[in-house]
Amino acid sequence: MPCRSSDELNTLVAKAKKCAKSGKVADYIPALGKANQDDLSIAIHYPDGRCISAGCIEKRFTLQSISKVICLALVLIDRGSNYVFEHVGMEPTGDPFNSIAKLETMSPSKPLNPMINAGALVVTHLIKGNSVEERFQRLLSFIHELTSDSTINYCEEVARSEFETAHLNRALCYFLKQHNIIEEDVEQLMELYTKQCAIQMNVLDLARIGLVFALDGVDPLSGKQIMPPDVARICKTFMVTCGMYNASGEFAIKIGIPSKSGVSGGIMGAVPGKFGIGIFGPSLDEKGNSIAGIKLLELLSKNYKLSMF
Ligand SMILES: NC(=O)CC[C@H](N)C(=O)O
Repeated sequence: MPCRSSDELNTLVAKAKKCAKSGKVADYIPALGKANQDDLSIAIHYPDGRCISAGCIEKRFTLQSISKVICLALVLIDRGSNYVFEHVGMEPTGDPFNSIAKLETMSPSKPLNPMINAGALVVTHLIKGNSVEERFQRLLSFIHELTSDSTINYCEEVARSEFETAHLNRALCYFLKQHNIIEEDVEQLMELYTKQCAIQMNVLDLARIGLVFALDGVDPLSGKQIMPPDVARICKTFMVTCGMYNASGEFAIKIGIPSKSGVSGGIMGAVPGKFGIGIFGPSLDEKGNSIAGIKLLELLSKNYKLSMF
């Protein structure tokens, strides 16, 4: 029986919040350094339209790496899986999300999966459209469809802050370009990628997107099939194998919920067939995952037996 009341969630948030002190907010993107380390919020969206929540649920945060799985869904819809997987692999790396190491040792040097930065840059490169603006709008309108909220946009300050400091991501792009995996101008791709990562929403919106993945691509409120079941299945599989970076194995054992995190402290969870979860807790552990967010998911998974395994 899943958690049904916001009171129960409030108790779990209070418990999980204690470990926020032992983490740190990301500051390699300078604008993210302004986040409040003690924030922790959660929303759970059920197929019948009910939503329970706890914490600062109205606060908006940028998606960062959570955008990678949404962008992957879009590109799989627009280009088909055969084409996409000619450009990016399906295997976890066991390395940090921004590592360049495997790109050099793998042959051919296509990125191992779409959840590491190198792979995500390739997927963003594949968004269809004739200009950065057109491609960004394609992604944004997909997000509007997923959330039923057409006011969602990106945070200019965070996008600019990352654009000005993303030296490592630029290095990944140049490597990919040298090896003919991407063709476009690096600055152009960086503009699109940093805008994508800076798309902002609150935990309610995020839980709603998680719900669509959980229900094999169907939005239960409109009854619309937003993505083919196969696309939702591929995305959820990546969430299990690489959604929590190089902590995905331990996360699968301890929690067992397909999830994707971002360095702003967001986590999107999709409990297959049941509900969507949105979490925001900007204090991160050493691998870049929300430390209190993971604790909260662990409590939820144990209390309500949510592991899919
Ligand atoms: N892990 C993340 O959330 C990384 C996203 C961030 N925009 C980056 O590319 O570094």
